[in-house]
Amino acid sequence: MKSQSQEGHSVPSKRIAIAGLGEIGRTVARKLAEGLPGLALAAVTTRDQAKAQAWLDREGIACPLVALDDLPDHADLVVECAPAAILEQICRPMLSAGKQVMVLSASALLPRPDLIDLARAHGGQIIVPTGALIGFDAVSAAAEGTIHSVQMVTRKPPKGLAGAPYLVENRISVEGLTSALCVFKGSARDAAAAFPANVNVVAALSLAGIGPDRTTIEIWADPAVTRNCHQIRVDADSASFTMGIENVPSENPKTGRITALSVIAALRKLTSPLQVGT
Ligand SMILES: NC(=O)C1=CN([C@@H]2O[C@H](COP(=O)(O)OP(=O)(O)OC[C@H]3O[C@@H](n4cnc5c(N)ncnc54)[C@H](OP(=O)(O)O)[C@@H]3O)[C@@H](O)[C@H]2O)C=CC1
Ligand SMILES: O=C([O-])CC(=O)C(=O)O
Repeated sequence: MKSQSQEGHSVPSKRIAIAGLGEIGRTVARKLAEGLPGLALAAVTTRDQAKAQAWLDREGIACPLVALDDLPDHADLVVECAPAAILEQICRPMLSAGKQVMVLSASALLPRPDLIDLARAHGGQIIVPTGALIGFDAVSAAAEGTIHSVQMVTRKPPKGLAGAPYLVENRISVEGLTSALCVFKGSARDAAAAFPANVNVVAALSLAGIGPDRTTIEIWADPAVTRNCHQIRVDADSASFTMGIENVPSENPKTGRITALSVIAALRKLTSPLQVGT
């Protein structure tokens, strides 16, 4: 696979595979198929092959469907946008081969620091994009100095939290709420385990800043909001700042529309002659 450099030379494209053809995967696949400079959609891996093939055919995208273990043969970078439960299966073969994985299921990364060790040992790389959050540029910069605290408050429409393991185990119902209910207060590490598909954002934030044990979060099920709302307060020796984002949910109510766009922006940066932001 080749693409054209600015001088008109033919250069090999970076081969991108997508693991998980759901809300995020489809948007990213479409964009790669339309064309992103220096990048080529090389493979897709998914659970339901027939459904994935039918979607690719409808979109007019020609791309092989491959098994998880075969990803390193097909790709230089895999965008992981699959259920958290299979993060390890996606990362291990790629990182052992010294390749890159862009991880969306950040909650599943927190209990697996060995994957970072694996990347280090083989010259691979894990990239966690800003995803559905905001301000990792400022948080990363502040982390080069001393950050005293990072606090986050998340408010989601109840259906954006329904089914989370913590709610099920503790028999907390978010159905029919008439006012906001605080369903969780604690560390990013505990939140990621309790809400693995709902607050990847705080897991990623903790990795950018002061880690999963010192980053704190409150999670509210709020029938008055229609968006996934995240407020962050950072206090550091270089700056104090507060940031907020109100994400329009996608067809998957747990996932904000901006998440796939963040992945596309992060992919574009990989080969761009101009990079803006930390
Ligand atoms: N970091 C961040 O800011 C954010 C992270 N996320 C996380 O990103 C991930 C993807 O989110 P989203 O796209 O909304 O999720 P979706 O549920 O829409 O899509 C997930 C896809 O993974 C596929 N899948 C299931 N099992 C496997 C398997 N064994 N191998 C390969 N693919 C499989 C499913 O395919 P099938 O249809 O065949 O079952 C499904 O299409 C989730 O973990 C989510 O929590 C989401 C939002 C923000
Ligand atoms: O972090 C997540 O998993 C999703 C999220 O909060 C959002 O899309 O706003």
